[in-house]
Amino acid sequence: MGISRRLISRFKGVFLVALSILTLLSVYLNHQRVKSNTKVCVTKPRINSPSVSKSILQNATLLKERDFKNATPTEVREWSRDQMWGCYAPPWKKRLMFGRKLRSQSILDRLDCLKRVPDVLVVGVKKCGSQTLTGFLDLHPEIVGQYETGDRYNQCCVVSNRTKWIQYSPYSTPVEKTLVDVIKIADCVGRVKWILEEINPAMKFIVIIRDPYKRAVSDFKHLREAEKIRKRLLTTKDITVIGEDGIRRKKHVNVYEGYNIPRKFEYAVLDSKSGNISDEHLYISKGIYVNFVRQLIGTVSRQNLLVIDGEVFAKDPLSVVKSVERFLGVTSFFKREDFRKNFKGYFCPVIKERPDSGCLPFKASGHNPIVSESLQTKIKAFYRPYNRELEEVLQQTFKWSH
Ligand SMILES: Nc1ncnc2c1ncn2[C@@H]1O[C@H](COP(=O)(O)OS(=O)(=O)O)[C@@H](OP(=O)(O)O)[C@H]1O
Repeated sequence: MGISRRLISRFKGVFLVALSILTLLSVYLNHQRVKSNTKVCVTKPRINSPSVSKSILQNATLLKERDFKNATPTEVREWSRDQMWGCYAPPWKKRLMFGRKLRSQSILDRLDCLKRVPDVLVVGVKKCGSQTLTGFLDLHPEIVGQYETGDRYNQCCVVSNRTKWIQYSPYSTPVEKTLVDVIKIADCVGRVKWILEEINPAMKFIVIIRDPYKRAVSDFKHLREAEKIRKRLLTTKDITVIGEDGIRRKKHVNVYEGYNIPRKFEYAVLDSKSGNISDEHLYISKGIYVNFVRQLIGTVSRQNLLVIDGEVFAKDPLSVVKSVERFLGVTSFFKREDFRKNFKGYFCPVIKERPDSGCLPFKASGHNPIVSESLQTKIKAFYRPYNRELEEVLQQTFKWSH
């Protein structure tokens, strides 16, 4: 008794200091909690959104007019781990969709993860940004994206079997939209009718196209660099195809079929005899967008078609992903601070909750070829009538069309 009384009197001061520190800490933490709740409630929460918890909604109704003054609007974002990652496990490094792993079977069962028919096809033309856009959109908790690569390469043009389309699709939860980048479809746009009839009559289409002159330069730069780095592998590629008998076989395909890869850009776009711009070259013909867009618009209803300007996407990706969110009817997710410029001047998504977000993995970059003023003018003049036609068909204007 005597010892404990002596101890208390000896450390009385220390006890008092500790007590006051604890009191101050709890007051501070409480203050922080109130502050963060207020921040979440600044925007109008989406009542239907599964991500908005009940307590946030109750707090929101308690807020008064003055609470909105001086407040910067922020998106309501409270996603659970399951909503954020869906059927795929958080990867150990940046991936942007490559090599992702499925979560455990019990989680897949609980989330009702299944392979489902795609809801959206991204109609990309090479080097217009479709792969980049698909990678960005895949970060959205209600979207699961996939490129048409590997054994799925050219699926949209060659696979005429609904079961296989489902088999090739990524796993998704019932609330996620499945989005597939079908870069080849512009070359086989006649298939869209079949896709609507056999795969999904409500399929949405996102077309992304950019200044055709810049596209041609980028296409050439990419192929030149690629050829320099891995000469054999780049012109041909082994893919695995599943035959009608269900057996997987290796198939050798020429990914760059139809392309010539000369040393100079002018040889890639000019007719060798006349010296005129020639649409015999893929670098040129791929930029005549009106050809496939006209067919697409004749088959797909306008409300199921979104056409994106790739130049706008490169400069302001936020405005583009926002318009996609609205087009697909998914919850607003992306924010301005989610996009940062990298050393090449491109925006990369850097999202706190998605440590796998970031710039696209290094692709063959290199330098743009030197193009003389006169050749540039010639190419732009070649595309002008096609671009005007495109604007008329789409009732949409593009800064690069004139
Ligand atoms: N944020 C961001 N990051 C990287 N790249 C961007 C971005 N926004 C637009 N772009 C443009 O996208 C071009 C590559 O097109 P894709 O994504 O369709 O790639 S590919 O055609 O499948 O190779 C790419 O072409 P290059 O500039 O020649 O590399 C860019 O012009």
